[in-house]
Amino acid sequence: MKTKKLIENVLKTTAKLLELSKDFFVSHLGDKFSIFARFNYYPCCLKPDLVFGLKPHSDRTLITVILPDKYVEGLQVMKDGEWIKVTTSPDALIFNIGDQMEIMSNGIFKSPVHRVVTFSDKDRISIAMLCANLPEKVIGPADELVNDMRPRMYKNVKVKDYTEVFFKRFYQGKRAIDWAQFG
Ligand SMILES: O=C(O)CCC(=O)C(=O)O
Ligand SMILES: [Fe+2]
Repeated sequence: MKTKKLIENVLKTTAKLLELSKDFFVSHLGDKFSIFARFNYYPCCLKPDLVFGLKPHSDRTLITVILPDKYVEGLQVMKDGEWIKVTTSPDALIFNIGDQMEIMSNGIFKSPVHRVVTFSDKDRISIAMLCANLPEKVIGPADELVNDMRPRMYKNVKVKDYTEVFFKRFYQGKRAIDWAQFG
């Protein structure tokens, strides 16, 4: 329940940043939006230069909340062609923008590619809470964010279809967001 409230508050702030009504994302999600908790365990690995904990991907979610390991870093984000370490501080949560947010914000917010690396001498745990629109919902760029200066970047897609494409492409090491591109 606390997680739901926390996510709603962040989504309200995100909507305000985009100059949308503050309930834009929350009301689109509806009452029964899905939050999955994923418990990640990354065992130490003798060949960390060859083995990822989690291969490069973006999240298919609207937003993901990560409770990272208190002591072991390992999450990295791709920025301008380089992998940047995400530093952790005890008890801090990480909020990651997912593909659904990139689509709904018409590309103003980007869903970053990230990965988790392994270490030869330590293992790591994390919890990811994945917040997404329900499978039958249709998502697309907010009308308010489509204009002459920023033409529509993504088509309207059913979440269920996007998820299917997402997993197919994930296994091929590809992103799904290109599939949702407009035109
Ligand atoms: O373990 C982490 O810090 C990130 C996990 C992650 O990217 C995911 O579960 O999608
Ligand atoms: Fe992720």
